[in-house]
Amino acid sequence: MSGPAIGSRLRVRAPAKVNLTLRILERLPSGFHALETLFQAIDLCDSLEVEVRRESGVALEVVGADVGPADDNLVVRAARAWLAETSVEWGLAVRLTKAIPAGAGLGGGSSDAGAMLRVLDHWMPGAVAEERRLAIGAELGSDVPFFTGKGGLVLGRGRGERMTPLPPLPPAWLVVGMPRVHVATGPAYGRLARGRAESRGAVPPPLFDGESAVPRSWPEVASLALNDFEPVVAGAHPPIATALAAIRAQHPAFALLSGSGAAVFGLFTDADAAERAVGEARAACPESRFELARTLDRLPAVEPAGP
Ligand SMILES: C[C@@](CO)(OP(=O)(O)O)[C@H](O)COP(=O)(O)OP(=O)(O)OC[C@H]1O[C@@H](n2ccc(N)nc2=O)[C@H](O)[C@@H]1O
Ligand SMILES: Nc1ncnc2c1ncn2[C@@H]1O[C@H](COP(=O)(O)OP(=O)(O)O)[C@@H](O)[C@H]1O
Repeated sequence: MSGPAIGSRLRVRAPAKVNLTLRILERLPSGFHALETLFQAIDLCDSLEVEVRRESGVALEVVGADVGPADDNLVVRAARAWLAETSVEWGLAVRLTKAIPAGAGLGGGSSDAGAMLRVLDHWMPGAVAEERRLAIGAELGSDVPFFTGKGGLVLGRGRGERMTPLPPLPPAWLVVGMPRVHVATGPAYGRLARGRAESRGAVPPPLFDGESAVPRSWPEVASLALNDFEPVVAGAHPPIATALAAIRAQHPAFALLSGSGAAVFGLFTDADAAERAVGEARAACPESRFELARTLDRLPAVEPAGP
């Protein structure tokens, strides 16, 4: 199978996501929960530079954060899974620059894995069929299929892997708050399920019933915006509640926890208001990190890496 020349290099930015809505539905026979979520990509990005080398195997250098051993890194696992499906004999050297905090509900690791799969497909289009790439992604994590696609706004169902790409909404700005606490995803699902069992609360219905119900404007999103994790996660971690309150005090269109946290965000339809809000949130809540971000209509394209 022919492929790129030894020494070929590509670069891609791997964006974070926020969940504009996140509804946790019933527990599936697999033990995982079905969910319904609106993923939105934002321009807070890691970046990946990948070089084809003669020696087989995947070498990884991580800059900017310690995200654990290379063998466990989602980039390496994604690359190995793709290589295992092909008969290519070359290897890869990857430089990953982290800006998205790990394990924050912003999907950074999942995005890095999706970016890796997009780079490999750019070099050898279709060498691993799209369906199989999505399956590799889903095995690595529920958010990875979103990051192997194209769209910036996607409705995810199932574990997140059944995706409906949606037309982009008008540009918007986000104040993203990153409290310095770690929320483990498994226990967060457990706490939510126990809370529902104790209150004998019914599993809530999905928010979107068919595509006609999908929001076409930010006020429509604001009227639906919710995250089922927010009460249990913000309740258990006061720094998250404090960061959310600091953002809400700036009157965003809406503000939410992202994923299972700890990151939170407020969405603004006005750039100046968002810029003022990020300054105010930093002043009011110096113990958390706050960054300004923008919505992305599409995932960033794979491009040649410079010399
Ligand atoms: C909450 C979400 C929403 O987008 O995002 P993040 O907070 O990670 O960004 C995802 O569902 C995160 O899915 P994923 O990244 O696959 O979760 P993992 O850490 O692999 O799962 C840890 C544990 O959480 C539980 N789990 C996870 C996903 C799911 N749909 N149902 C579950 O019950 C399972 O017990 C699993 O063993
Ligand atoms: N490339 C990577 N970047 C960040 N974390 C990674 C990466 N590869 C593996 N991990 C592991 O995956 C976990 C979840 O990462 P991430 O996708 O950033 O968070 P979340 O699922 O909360 O959005 C991290 O705690 C880390 O141990």
